[in-house]
Amino acid sequence: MRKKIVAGNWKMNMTPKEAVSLVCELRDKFSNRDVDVVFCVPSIDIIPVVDAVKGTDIKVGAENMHYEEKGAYTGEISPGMLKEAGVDYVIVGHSERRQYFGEDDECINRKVRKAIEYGLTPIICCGETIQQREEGITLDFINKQIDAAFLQVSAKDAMKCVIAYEPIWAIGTGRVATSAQAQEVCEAIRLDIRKLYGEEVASSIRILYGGSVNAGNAAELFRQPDIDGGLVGGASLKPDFCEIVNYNI
Ligand SMILES: O=C[C@H](O)COP(=O)(O)O
Repeated sequence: MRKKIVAGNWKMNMTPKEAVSLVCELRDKFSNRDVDVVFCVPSIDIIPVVDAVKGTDIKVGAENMHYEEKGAYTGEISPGMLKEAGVDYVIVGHSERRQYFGEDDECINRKVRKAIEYGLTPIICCGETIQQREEGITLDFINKQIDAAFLQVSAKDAMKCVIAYEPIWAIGTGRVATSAQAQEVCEAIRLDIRKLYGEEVASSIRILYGGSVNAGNAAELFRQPDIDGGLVGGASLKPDFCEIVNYNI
């Protein structure tokens, strides 16, 4: 039985003071023991948020990291810095990183491998555009993204990863995928992982859905057999995030 994960992705929101205030408001309201809760926060918020969740089961994630360990990469943050700051998860390959910062499959694969090397759990994002969906090439495209992200990743390491299926047309638009659409793609991802690594990895790897998840649609999405939780953007910045985590209570 795979434990669900609900990860918030704050994106470029929340100053350190706002971050601590939100975490303090929410941290005692997650009453669902069957869900791992993760706050993926901007780099500057990591240290205060790690401090604010001390003594709880909540984990902290980064929204990005470099695949190099150190050096002349102005403005970047390294896996070692994240680890030492108390981070457990890192989002890799979010569509906004692909679109606005030119991250390609090779860069994403390097980040996945480096995160694993540092004991960070990558949340590997994939997702199609509306054009790709309309052309009927969604599953092929997603499989290509997944195959590229897992290049040179062993079965033992793949098992530790989390995948997030986020259709680009559903991100921040209020247009959530239907549970059938989300399930279809998450099932296809699991089949692809089965082809790459076999049954044990396929049945244990956690696959999340992201894209306009809110307190009203989470339960239906999370009931799907291949959806193991959510990567939540906008709704993770408000008390709705607790309702999403407590979706079946
Ligand atoms: O990483 C989160 C996704 O981009 C979803 O964002 P959203 O929930 O605001 O649509």
